[in-house]
Formats: sequence, C-alpha cells, structure tokens
Amino acid sequence: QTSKGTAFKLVPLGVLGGIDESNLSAYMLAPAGSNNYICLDAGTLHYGLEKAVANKSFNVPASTVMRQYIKGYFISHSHLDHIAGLIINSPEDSTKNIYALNDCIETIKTHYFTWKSWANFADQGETPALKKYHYKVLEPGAETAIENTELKVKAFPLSHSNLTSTAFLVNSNDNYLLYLGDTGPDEIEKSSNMQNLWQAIAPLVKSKKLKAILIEVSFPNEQPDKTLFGHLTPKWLMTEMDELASFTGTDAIKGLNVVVTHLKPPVTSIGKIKVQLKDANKLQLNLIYPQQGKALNF
Ligand SMILES: Nc1ncnc2c1ncn2[C@@H]1O[C@@H]2COP(=O)(O)O[C@H]2[C@H]1O
Repeated sequence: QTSKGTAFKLVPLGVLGGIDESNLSAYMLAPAGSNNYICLDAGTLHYGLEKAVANKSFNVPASTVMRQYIKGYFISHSHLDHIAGLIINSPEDSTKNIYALNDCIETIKTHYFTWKSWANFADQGETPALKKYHYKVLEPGAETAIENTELKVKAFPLSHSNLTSTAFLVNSNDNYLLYLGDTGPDEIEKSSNMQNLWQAIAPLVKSKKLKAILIEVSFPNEQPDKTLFGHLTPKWLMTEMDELASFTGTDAIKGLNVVVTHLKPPVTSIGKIKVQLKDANKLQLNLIYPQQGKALNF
C-alpha cells in the first residue's frame, strides 16, 4: 500500500492472542505523515519495535521509536497480553500518559505498578511513585484530545467475560479508525455494548470517514460458546458485522477494512479462522491480517 491519500499509518507491534509472548496485541497509530503515535494496547513492545525497524516501518532505532514516537498508551483492559510490554519496557521508556477506563487504571495501579510486581513507575498508587507515567482516566463516550498528538479519542465499554474491555475510536482531522480490545458477542455476554458501539459509528461508516476497524477473532467456530471466555469466532464476528450493517445498510459496509486481531495459536486454529472468515464474508468486508512490524496505511 502507498501512503498517498491515506489518513492513518498503523504499525502492528504484536498481532496475536494467546501464548506467544513475543507477538501480543499492540498497535502504533499516527496520522499519515506524522511521528506522533499512540499505542493501542501494549502486549509486546520491544520485539515488535525491533521487527518494525527491520521492516523499515521506521528509520530510527527501536528505542527512539518507543521513547520519542509513542506519545501515550491506550490500554483496552488489564489482561497481561495487552499490557505486559508496557510494564517490562517501563525502565527504558520516557514520560508519557496511560489512557484507559477507570477499572483498567485501577487494576494497573493496584496490581502491576506496585513494588511487589515491579517498580511503581506511575504517578499514583504505592509510594514512592516514580511519576514517569501519568494515569488519564477516560470517560465513556467523551472525546479527549491526546497530548502531543493531532489525535482525539473516544472510549466505549466492551464486555469481555468478567472484565470491562474498551473500544477506542480515534479521530484524526475527521478521519476515524476504531480499535476494539477483547470482546465477546452481545448475545453471549448478555450485553448491549456492541450494539451501542455499532449504532454510534454507523454514521462514520456511511460517510466513509471510518477508515478501518480492528477487531478480534480469537477462536475458530469449533470453540463452544461456553468456553469463549469473552471472545469472538468467525461466526460471531459476522453476527456482529450484520448488526453493524443493520444500521448502515449493506452497501455502505461493503469493502470496509476489517483488520482481524488476537488470533490465538496453534497455527491450525489460525488457518481455520482465516478459511471460516473467508467463507462467511457475505458482506464483502476487506479482511486484513496484520503482520508484526509491517506498516499498514488506511
Ligand atoms: N474460566 C476459564 N477457564 C480456563 N481458562 C480461562 C478461563 N477464563 C479465562 N481463561 C484464560 O485466561 C485468558 C486471559 O486472556 P484471554 O482472554 O485472551 O484468554 C483467556 C483464557 O485463555
């Protein structure tokens, strides 16, 4: 893809769910032509940054990308596969904000940046607080301007089994990208969070201002509903996309960029997910499988 006429540059630092700790959810996002990135989840940082530099997604060293290009972290929920990279890399990082819904900030404060789990690099919680990171609690539905970037972000709650997870709607000069953290389908989660999200973004799909959706598909269809643990399968993703289409009409959703995240190993499962999604793609979504370190332009 070229960067011409595009609104966003997305650099995946980690793309999978599950057990491979070198490749867990983390996506750098900036307006096209800018080096002012946010990082959506931070499961894997170091290894992903090294790969991104090797792939020429950046032309400065990995440590410079982390310290100078990443202006803030957006953590969808507190599971380790979405935040371990931030914690592990914190001794080498620069001062910046951590943005999340209140529940998630509280867990980071009381479980991770504590003096028994690690060092408290944040500005609240156990003393002494080293004050490298500033917690910024997001209010659901309120658009927040992100310091040191040209971006604004609105958070929406998602239901992920026992946890509240988060979708981040990123606004760059009236172009939008939607990132979803882990989520189960409304029907299984007994929730209306997905429906509310689809309703909120439908006008942006219709007006073609929404450039891409990043959404998880963790398991193939063979995974029983009772062991989804708050995740989607190809079948359930398409159920949710049908729900979105009920608000936009099927014409507007055709060709929408859908970046499929959080596929869980083993590779046989990942292969099945891809085949099942292709077979179920009646809406003609543009399904994209991100690769660690390889930039995507939207
Ligand atoms: N009730 C459960 N029984 C077994 N494993 C679980 C249960 N709930 C969560 N998990 C696992 O814990 C993991 C946490 O991250 P994930 O949600 O990606 O995937 C989850 C499952 O692999």
